[in-house]
Amino acid sequence: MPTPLVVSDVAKSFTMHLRDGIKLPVIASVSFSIKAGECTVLGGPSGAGKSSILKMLYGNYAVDEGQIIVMHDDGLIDLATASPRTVLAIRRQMIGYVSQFLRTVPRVSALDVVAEPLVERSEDRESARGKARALLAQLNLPEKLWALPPATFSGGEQQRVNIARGFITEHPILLLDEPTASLDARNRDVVIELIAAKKAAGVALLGIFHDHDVREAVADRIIDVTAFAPGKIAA
Ligand SMILES: Nc1ncnc2c1ncn2[C@@H]1O[C@H](COP(=O)(O)OP(=O)(O)OP(=O)(O)O)[C@@H](O)[C@H]1O
Repeated sequence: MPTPLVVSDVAKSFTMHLRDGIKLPVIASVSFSIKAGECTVLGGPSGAGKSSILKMLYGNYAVDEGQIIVMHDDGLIDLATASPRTVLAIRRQMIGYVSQFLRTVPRVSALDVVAEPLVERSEDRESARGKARALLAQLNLPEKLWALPPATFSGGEQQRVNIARGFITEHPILLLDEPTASLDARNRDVVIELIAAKKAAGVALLGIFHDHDVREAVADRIIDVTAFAPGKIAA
């Protein structure tokens, strides 16, 4: 599966319904593919549309035009027009997503927040917790926090729980939205190691990294999103 995801001529604008329906075009003619075993990075200044692209690829934002072709169940599916049920199946099997912030669930321990994606995929709970412990230890989350719900954790602690939760599965495609934004240098290095391990396992990664050193360490290719500014003729 060398190219599990191809984006073709995608455009996105936002309609501001509370502002007389003003239409805000964000990106147009977005075309690229990502490859197994590589980390592709979306680059460009703030507001260029990087997060919007990731959110369309995960099915969180609707797509105005174009196709997002994903390998799924030995066939090809256009995520841009797929039914919500198919989008959920693709998320379960094909596409993982690490957002910038953890959505905390009351009363669920950090360990179970991390183990949950595996348990949902029918993995035995104890085996899932074993993998969760290994990841939380690798990410230097103090063991005394593992049994606590992450709601009261610091920003960096919550981000590490979120990273562990995103990296615990074996999705062939992994989307990363600034996974290192709140981390110190030591834990940024751990994330660089985790990304290298995913690449070695043949995962196709697509990420946004504002930290220059992290970007340099992980990127096989940088796509400049300003090339997709609306009104710009794609090269
Ligand atoms: N849900 C939304 N509703 C309205 N406008 C939006 C929405 N999401 C994004 N935008 C607008 O789309 C443009 C691109 O935003 P996006 O978050 O994709 O940029 P970005 O390149 O990821 O920026 P940053 O690096 O600052 O995170 C911005 O002008 C933003 O205001």
